[in-house]
Amino acid sequence: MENAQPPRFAEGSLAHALRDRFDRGQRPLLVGVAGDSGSGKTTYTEGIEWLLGADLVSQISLDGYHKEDRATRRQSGASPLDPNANHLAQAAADLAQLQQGIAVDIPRYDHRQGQFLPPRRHTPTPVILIEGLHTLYPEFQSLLDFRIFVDSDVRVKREWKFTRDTQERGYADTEAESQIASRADEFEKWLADQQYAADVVVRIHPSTLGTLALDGVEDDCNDTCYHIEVIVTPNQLSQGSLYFPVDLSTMTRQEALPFMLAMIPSRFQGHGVNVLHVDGHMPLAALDTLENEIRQFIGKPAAPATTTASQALPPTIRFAQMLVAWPFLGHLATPTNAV
Ligand SMILES: Nc1ncnc2c1ncn2[C@@H]1O[C@H](COP(=O)(O)OP(=O)(O)O)[C@@H](O)[C@H]1O
Ligand SMILES: O=C(COP(=O)(O)O)[C@H](O)[C@H](O)COP(=O)(O)O
Repeated sequence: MENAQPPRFAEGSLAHALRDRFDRGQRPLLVGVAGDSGSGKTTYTEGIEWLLGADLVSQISLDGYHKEDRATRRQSGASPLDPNANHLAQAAADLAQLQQGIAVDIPRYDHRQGQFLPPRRHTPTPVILIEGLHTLYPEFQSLLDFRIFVDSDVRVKREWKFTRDTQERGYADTEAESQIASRADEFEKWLADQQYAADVVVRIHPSTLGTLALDGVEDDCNDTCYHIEVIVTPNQLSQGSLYFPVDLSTMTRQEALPFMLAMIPSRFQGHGVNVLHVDGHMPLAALDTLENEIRQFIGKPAAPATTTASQALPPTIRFAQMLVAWPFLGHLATPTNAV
């Protein structure tokens, strides 16, 4: 039987550089994604994984480090948002092993049943994404190469968490409601400050395009669109170009859909940042082009024309995934950084 060959990437591409440095014995790169429950951490982590591919990226959820399962929590009243309700020191020790390239048994939590699963051996990959409520806590800082904080508006989180927890996690409506209510203060107390340790902060609000309409709104977009802000610290380095083509001729057609893209240099925590704002319906053709541009930048073949798992997602989610992945990919590709 032939030995399976590792996939080949275009010489000089980002994917090639990531694979090559890892195969030469360099340590994996660790990326932390933190934020509240239902804010979109898993969705954006999966976006990076989809773009780079499973041969370069693997994922870990810190939910396996909760001290109690759902039934025990119902008795104790403990909240998973409380750092003391989690084995964070054990998580940091496990990540330190992975960072040294050593395989580790990672504890797991099954949200469908609300119970722990047997640990699974995690073999390091060139990039490891770590997603969780406390991923940007001080115990993880020195281990992380890049940090993302997802900060969704309370109205957005409420809608996403309620739908997911009742449809996929078996929560009754009343319990889902009371959990969301009791967690609002806990988020401010235990999770929100992690954004100040992040390289990129992603904020998601309900669409604000309705406020720009003249007398009366044709399509206020509120149910299907989001206003996404991506806050990044600007750098001086050239990363090549990335095109987002918009067909201006569609703007004068009767069936034109609301859409806005803006870049606003701003101040955040006392330093200069660039804030990218996106709102409205993403033109599908532009989305496909952007995705293929990013894949070309990485050194991966264009996405197949047939419907893939990612392409089956609603356009707003696909676009948000790319907006979150892009600053990280750009960071990797800058000469002063790890690759
Ligand atoms: N940009 C988005 N647009 C629409 N729905 C989204 C978006 N991001 C996340 N969601 C939805 O919100 C729910 C919660 O997202 P998830 O990634 O599971 O959050 P977390 O991992 O932070 O708990 C999911 O059902 C997901 O489909
Ligand atoms: O706060 C979270 C984090 O998960 P996520 O960020 O994916 O929402 C969950 O409530 C706990 O992990 C417990 O899970 P469950 O509520 O399923 O018992």
